[in-house]
Amino acid sequence: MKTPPLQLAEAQARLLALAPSLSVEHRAVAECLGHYIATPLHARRTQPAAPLSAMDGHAMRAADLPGPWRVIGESAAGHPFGGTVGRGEAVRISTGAMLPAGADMVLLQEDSARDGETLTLTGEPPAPPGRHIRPAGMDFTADTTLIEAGTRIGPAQIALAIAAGHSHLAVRRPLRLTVIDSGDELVRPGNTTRLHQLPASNGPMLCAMASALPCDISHIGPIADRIEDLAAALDGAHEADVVVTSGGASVGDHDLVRPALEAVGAKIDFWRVGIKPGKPLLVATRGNQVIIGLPGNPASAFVTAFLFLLPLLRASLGAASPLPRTIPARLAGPMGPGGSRMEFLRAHWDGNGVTLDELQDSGALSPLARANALVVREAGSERKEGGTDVPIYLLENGGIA
Ligand SMILES: Nc1nc2c(c(=O)[nH]1)N[C@H]1C(S)=C(S)[C@@H](COP(=O)(O)OP(=O)(O)OC[C@H]3O[C@@H](n4cnc5c(N)ncnc54)[C@H](O)[C@@H]3O)O[C@H]1N2
Ligand code: MOO
Repeated sequence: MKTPPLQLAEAQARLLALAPSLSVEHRAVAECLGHYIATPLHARRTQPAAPLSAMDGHAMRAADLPGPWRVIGESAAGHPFGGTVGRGEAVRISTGAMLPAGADMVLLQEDSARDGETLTLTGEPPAPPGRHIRPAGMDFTADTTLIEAGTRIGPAQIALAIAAGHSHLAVRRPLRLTVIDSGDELVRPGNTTRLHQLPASNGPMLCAMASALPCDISHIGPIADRIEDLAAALDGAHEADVVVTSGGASVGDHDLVRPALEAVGAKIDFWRVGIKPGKPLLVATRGNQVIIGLPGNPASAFVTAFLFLLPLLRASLGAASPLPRTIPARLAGPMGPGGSRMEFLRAHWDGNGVTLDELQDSGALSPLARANALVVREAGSERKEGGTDVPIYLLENGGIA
């Protein structure tokens, strides 16, 4: 199968079109952190339900300025004043308390003096008079759409959904993700390594990248470079929605992912993308299951997980915008010309400029751990001087989705 590599956008579109669709379930709001809401969220109530005071002071009629007033009662948060404020009357009011009927102004405590039941103006009245009043529906009104379908649920969305009167939200069921490490040179993390060996670090890295998404993750391996062993691992993962392997995706005699996929009846959708690192990326399907074969080099595995695996997981989980987005950033120094593939250079952005790491070998992990950004260098692009804007992907939280 020697077709030319796909371009990034085409490969991403092909992969996302395969995203397994997961059933929708209803989950307690507080347990929805990191999920994507499956249906638009409508407000079940109006907030504030009634006009509230935004400050501590006294409520009265603006028409009665400049006072004085006679204080006839109190409105505290959770304890509204039962009566109506009439001419020359005021009600003591606290922040968050309901504005009493008849009142249309809150005079700050600092701008008044109280002597028994008598209140006098000592400072400036509010301008306009309703300045310290939060009108009913200021935040939202019943039946309006508050959150669009496909939005990620974060702390603010949890608070908003609860404030809007919801106890449960419609979200996709957790995605079953199986991560497989394979290679004869790999040993379990923490075990002794001989000269020809190294610890299997890709699997734990990939699990960590997916950890903030609602996924049930199982990690298999490291397993040996044998078609039967890899096929057995793939068979064992038949219930997963998405399976991800790393290594063995290239053209060497021991690159067994493709034959193993064929052995378990998976259908290869595409292989190879014109990106660096990450060219040997492979995508296959088995029924509704999507299998992604990432290249083994650690930086290649990271970059392809960032550009392909995480978007696939987000799309399956119902994200409206599953792909990462670039932002422009100023190069701190010059950047050489682009090569034959689109590149994703490990870099550090300090909030002002972006500096490329000197070590860009896809086998190196230390630059990845130093990086908080990937600089995009287009294939065939010209050398760029320091001060030029380039597109970067920010690796927020180290690349966790
Ligand atoms: N003749 C060619 N050789 C290579 C090509 C090519 O087009 N022609 N492509 C190169 C590119 S680009 C990449 S990327 C690598 C990727 O190859 P594989 O996906 O087959 O990966 P492996 O060869 O199995 O491993 C590469 C490297 O990564 C280490 N590795 C693998 N798995 C893990 C793991 N779970 N944890 C940590 N490290 C891992 C492995 O030990 C190797 O050092 O192929 C080029 N070759
Ligand atoms: O494209 Mo590979 O991923 O150079 O290392």
